[in-house]
Amino acid sequence: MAVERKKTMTKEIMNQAIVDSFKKLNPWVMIKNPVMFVVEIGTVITLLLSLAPDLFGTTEVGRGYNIAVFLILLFTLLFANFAEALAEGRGKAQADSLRKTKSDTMARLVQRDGSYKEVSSTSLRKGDLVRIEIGEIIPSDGEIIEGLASIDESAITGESAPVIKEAGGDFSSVTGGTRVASDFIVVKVTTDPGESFLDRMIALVEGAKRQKTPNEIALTTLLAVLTLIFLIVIVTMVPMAKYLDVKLEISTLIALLVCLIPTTIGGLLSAIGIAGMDRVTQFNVLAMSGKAVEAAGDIDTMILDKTGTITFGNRMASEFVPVNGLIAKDIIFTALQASVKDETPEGRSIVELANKLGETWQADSYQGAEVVEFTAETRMSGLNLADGKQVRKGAIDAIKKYVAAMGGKIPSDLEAITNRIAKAGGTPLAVAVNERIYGVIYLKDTVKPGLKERFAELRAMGIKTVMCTGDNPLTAATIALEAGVDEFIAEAKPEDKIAAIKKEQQEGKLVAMTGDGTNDAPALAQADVGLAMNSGTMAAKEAANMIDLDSDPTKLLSVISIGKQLLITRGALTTFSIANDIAKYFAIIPAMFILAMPQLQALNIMNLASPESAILSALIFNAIIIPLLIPIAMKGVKYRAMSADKLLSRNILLYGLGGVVVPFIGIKIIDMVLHGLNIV
Ligand SMILES: Nc1ncnc2c1ncn2[C@@H]1O[C@H](COP(=O)(O)OP(=O)(O)OP(=O)(O)O)[C@@H](O)[C@H]1O
Ligand SMILES: [K+]
Ligand SMILES: [Mg+2]
Repeated sequence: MAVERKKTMTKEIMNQAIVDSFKKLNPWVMIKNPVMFVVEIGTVITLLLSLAPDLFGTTEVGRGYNIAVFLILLFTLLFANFAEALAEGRGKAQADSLRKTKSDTMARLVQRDGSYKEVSSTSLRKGDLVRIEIGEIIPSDGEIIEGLASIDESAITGESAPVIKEAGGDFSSVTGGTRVASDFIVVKVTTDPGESFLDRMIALVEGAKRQKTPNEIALTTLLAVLTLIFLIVIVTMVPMAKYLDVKLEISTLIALLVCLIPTTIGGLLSAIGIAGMDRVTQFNVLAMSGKAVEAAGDIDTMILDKTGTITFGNRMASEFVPVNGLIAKDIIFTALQASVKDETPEGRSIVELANKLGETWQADSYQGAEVVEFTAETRMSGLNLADGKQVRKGAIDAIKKYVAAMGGKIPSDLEAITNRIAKAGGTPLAVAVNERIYGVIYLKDTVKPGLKERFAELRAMGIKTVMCTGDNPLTAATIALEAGVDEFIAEAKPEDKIAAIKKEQQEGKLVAMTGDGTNDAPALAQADVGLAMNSGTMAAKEAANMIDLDSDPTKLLSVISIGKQLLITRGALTTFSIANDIAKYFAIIPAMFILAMPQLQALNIMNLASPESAILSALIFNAIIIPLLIPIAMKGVKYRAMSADKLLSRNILLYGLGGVVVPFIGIKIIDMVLHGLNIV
């Protein structure tokens, strides 16, 4: 991961946040947060009262008191704005450094006649072909259509080891802003200017398009309703006080209102959400929305693609096995015929191995042949030769059906051969010419390390893992065991992956899907949380609502924790914020009415120095609790893997009880300080 990304709060971010706290005082910005908007109106009124104390009728309080209330309210606003600005800070800094990557580069446009023309990268459009040589920056997102190169993606992923990208298959997509570290490639541009992966990434980390999540909207509404209720209560106090012949000062009423409305959570709410998204980014995961992150917190089932997700996906031919009565040469030659025109990494590795074993095939011998490209639907590929021969290779069950349809027989030892390969976790591909099966190709792949432990953690959280693969059941079973997933679905076509997700969703479960291939794209879109591997195709990355830049499917585990933590943090701070009111009643109500009703002295359990000191102390506590809680809002409350019930009761105890007790102590201390300094 990039060093830059790990950097926590720098001085620049702090300074910028202070400046932004003032900018965010703009009422048009503030109105999106109803609780703090009410505080802002109160701030303006107390400012006017500071300038002209008699503005709303005669008053008994001095100008100094009004100024004090005004200043504390102003700081309440600034503290809340600071929390939000600070949460935004790291993302903004990261966006700035990404923007530098985006600087305009020259591109070598391939023209119709095959010649090159130097153009600016900003003029590239979908469908343009560009050639990129060693050392050059890739000018736009695209698919490699020619060549194989190692690509330095550190500008985007922070990972310094270059990755191999090649035409065909699931590793053909390249991202604008990354660099070709070896060889050359020809790329077909897939995005228009302004819509590139880097553009989207900048908007994401910057939070430019941040939308409130449904959960956040619900909480904001609740807080607005609470604010309205307190507003009504305070307004009805005015005639009541008149009846009791108590003089209530406007600034005191405003102070009471601000103390009682949920300013703590109101001030920290957006910071909690932004910081949560930022934490996801620190894990090198790009989440398109906060909604997706929160959904991750509630996931029940996780569906994973095998090749390229659970395994590294560089399936390589390692052996050719002839069936009954045939010699090695037959199977090697037919496998080669079936693969010469197959541009997938699997196809190329077959050609390579056949060449290494001394088998070649002249280009002109497939004159007039028709290429049958691999699709996830047919799970076969091959050639229809000019002489009528149909050469195919593919998944065992697909080839079996294919030859059976032509009236062919299944060799008696096919099963034993495929079982041996599958039991070793390899992918067997059968090779056939017309109705005759010649043998099996052994494709080898490697399971990514460390998966078992992390899937065990998911299991402990009650999350079921299901591997969904186009491969045969035996290979699937072996890899499933090795990776430690709970269940697997084999011989799955793209629509089977969607069906598996829909089935879970119909049972009321929230489903996450991880995948890398174009054939995974519909399933990634269907899932509640779709996590695409950055190594995968553009189609997968576009369909998903999260992208893991490190291409690690178990990264979902971190996102799940962050999602849960987000929801818990909001709940905890809301509880704390509302519980705070109890102490404030005890501080302010006696202070307001004590002259008219000396019996209220019984409520003055905090024994505060004077009515004015009581009100100002409560208001000061109300303001400084916001910056004091910023660390919790930013880091999130500690999340431990325990049952939801246990977690809830623990948090209610901690933040509910704490919310009642802490302000009693805090207000008393502030009162003592104010009194000790002779301020009131
Ligand atoms: N180039 C190819 N030519 C012929 N058959 C192939 C080729 N590549 C893969 N296959 C066969 O098709 C099956 C499904 O292909 P693919 O790997 O794309 O599916 P998938 O659903 O993404 O599954 P996976 O979990 O393995 O990624 C493979 O298991 C293999 O048997
Ligand atoms: K409050
Ligand atoms: Mg796949």
